[in-house]
This record gives sequence, structure tokens and C-alpha cells, in this order.
Amino acid sequence: MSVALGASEQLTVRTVPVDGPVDLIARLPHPAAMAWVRHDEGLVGWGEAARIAVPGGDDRFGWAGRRLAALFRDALVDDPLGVPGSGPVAFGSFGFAPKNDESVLIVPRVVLGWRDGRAWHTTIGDGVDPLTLLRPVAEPAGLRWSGGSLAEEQWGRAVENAVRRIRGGALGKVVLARDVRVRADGPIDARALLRRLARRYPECYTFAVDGLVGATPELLVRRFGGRIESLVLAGTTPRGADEAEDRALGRALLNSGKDRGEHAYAAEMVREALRPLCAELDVPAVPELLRLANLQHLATPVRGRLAAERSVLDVLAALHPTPAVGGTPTAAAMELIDELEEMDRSRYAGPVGWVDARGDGEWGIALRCAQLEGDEARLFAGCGIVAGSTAEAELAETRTKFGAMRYALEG
Ligand SMILES: C=C(O[C@H]1C=CC=C(C(=O)O)[C@@H]1O)C(=O)O
Repeated sequence: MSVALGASEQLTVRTVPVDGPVDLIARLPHPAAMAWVRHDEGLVGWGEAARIAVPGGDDRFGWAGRRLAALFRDALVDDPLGVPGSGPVAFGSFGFAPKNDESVLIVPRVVLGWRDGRAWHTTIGDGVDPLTLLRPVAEPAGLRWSGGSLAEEQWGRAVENAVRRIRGGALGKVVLARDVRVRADGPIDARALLRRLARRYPECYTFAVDGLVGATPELLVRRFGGRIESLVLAGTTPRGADEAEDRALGRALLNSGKDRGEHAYAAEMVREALRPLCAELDVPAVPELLRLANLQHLATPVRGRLAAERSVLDVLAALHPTPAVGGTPTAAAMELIDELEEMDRSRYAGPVGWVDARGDGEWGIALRCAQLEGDEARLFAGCGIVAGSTAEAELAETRTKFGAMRYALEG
């Protein structure tokens, strides 16, 4: 664990109520932003009071949870609000696979929260961020796009290969992803992307953690007290050019055997993973439609009540990777992803979100996102492949999914 103040330093945490509403993203003072915002509500943070670099491995969620619990247990906390996200908070992002060692938890020096008509401000340590000087938001300029790890045709062949394996009975579903890269004239400012994403995708969770920026529609788990929620997504179609076409596409998605099958793998796995943790669990048998600005998804909203005290990190350890990003069966799908994708997903498709000292938190799956590194961004998009998939349709779907981050970068 690396802790910015020194490992033995005790965190002093102070939360105070402030007047709302707060335009969270507008308050981020510099590009090193942390954010989790949906419908204008959520948390933003900046500065680093502590950073926990989480090693790879199957136990990475457990390891991270134990380290964070030790850090928060020793903290001196003044938190008169006591709501999810008040008091000490860590933003986090985990690598997709056990081999990925980029997982990180960051405790910001300053957190601003706004939810249910209540706003708060938390400072950690002396709350002074060496970067706090307000820096104007820079729009990305001079963008030059280039290909990713696989060219489109190669990726299409990987999809065909996966379909053959599935038809041969090796597995039921696998999610294959690809990447593209873009270079700008100067360092890409996460805040410019967050602003655009939050405006265009208000129903998504607009996030930023350690340079991974995006707007995901998929809630892996929210834990507030003993209650948990999840939104399982799998099965996708574009938006229509007009209302009639839009509805026809939505109806066709709801009636598509291929997409309903692709969705059922994910909903079923989430049900099975949550069942042992929950005293009550509601997983509707039939999915509904979720409409975003650029596409429509099959969606199953899940609700439950935990049977025993468990942190949100414990719950996401039980869930990740769902077949929305892995496949069925999980182990066979993870092997096939490794074999066919020919790229490192890094933190794409891993859990991203925040956790507080009570174990409450909200975590999504890092989709519709890009990894920023100075002047460069690497964008990711993937699709569920089942027996009825075609390379052409899946390629088109990845182009639509890249659209979210393209818009964030290009406007
Ligand atoms: C893997 C991605 O989306 C997942 C989430 C929703 C719908 C999906 C689909 O229809 O393929 C994917 O499972 C992605 O956006 O990169």
C-alpha cells in the first residue's frame, strides 16, 4: 500500500453540510479528476490523501477491502451527516482480469457530494491539495485517430472464430472487445469529457478514476445500508432515426431470441451470485428496455437485501466478471477472451466506483470509456457473442459503442 501521507499517518476527516444544489463536475479544479455522477447527483473528488495500489490476483477485491478498512478504522472522523458517501471515501477502479495489476483505490483530499437534496463537503488530512489552483478546462483539439490492437477485419475474424467455438459447444457466450487510439495536440483534460458525457448520457454513471474516464449504463452493485441494487445489461440495438423506427428497433430487441439468450446468461449469473448473499432478492424474469442517446439495451433491474453485514466490495467480488463482460461459463470465456482479443483490457470492463467507511458504495462496470495518458486516449468497446452473432453486426455495434467517447472527445 502506498499512502501519500506515509503509511503510519492517521487520516483526519471532516464532513460538513453545504448549500445545494452543487454542479459537481463544474467544481473539479484540475484535470486529475475523480467522479461518479448520474442525473447530476453523486460524488466528485480531487487530491490524494492516500493511494492503495492493489496487486493482481483472484483476491484483489478482498485485499483492497482489508487495506482500506485498516486505513479507515484508524481515521479520526467527524461526520455529522452519516449518509452513504459522507465521511472518508475511496474512489476505485479494478483491472478486468486477475492478471491485471493496475487496480487502485484513491482517497481524495476533498470530496463533494450531492444526493436527495443534500450536499456535503469532506476534507481529508489538511484538505490542501498541492494542485488546487483552479485550472481552466481545456477542450481536446487536433485529434488524430488510429487503429487498435486488432484491425476491424481481424477482429471480425475473431468474432467468427468465437461463433464457431460456441456452435461447437465449447461455451454459450463470450464478450469480445477491441480498442482504438486517438492523439490530441496536448494533454486531454478529463473534465471536458466528463461535462459532455454527463450532459448527453444523464442516465449513465459518468466516472473518472486515475485517468479512466467514461459513462457506463451498467450498475454492477449499489449498497446503501443492507439494500443492494444492480442493473444487468446485455443485448443491444441502435436508436431509430425517428420515433417509429426507434420503437420498432426496441420491440425487435425485446423479441429477439438471440439477444434474449445473450441477456439471460448475464441475468441468471447475477441471480446465482447474489442468492447466497441475500435474505431477499428480486430478479424480474423478463428484461425491459433501457434507452440511451446512442443505443438501446435489454435491462434487468435487480434488488435485494443482504443477509449479513458485507461491504460493497464483498458483493462486487461475488459478481465480477458477469457475462455482460466475460461470458458463460466464466472460466471458458476468460480463456477465449485471452486467446482471441489479442489486447490487454487493463481496467476496461472491470468494476469502477466508490466505497465509504461503512462499506456503502456504488460500482459500475467500466464500459463506454477511455484510458487517458497525456495527449493520448485508448477507447474500448465490446459485444456479447452467441451462436447467432455475425461479425458484421458486432463490428457495427462496437462502432456505435465507441460513439459515446468519440462524442466526449470531439463534441
Ligand atoms: C461490453 C460492452 O457492453 C456490454 C454491456 C451491455 C450490452 C452488451 C452487449 O449487448 O453486447 C455488452 O454485454 C461494452 O460496451 O463495451
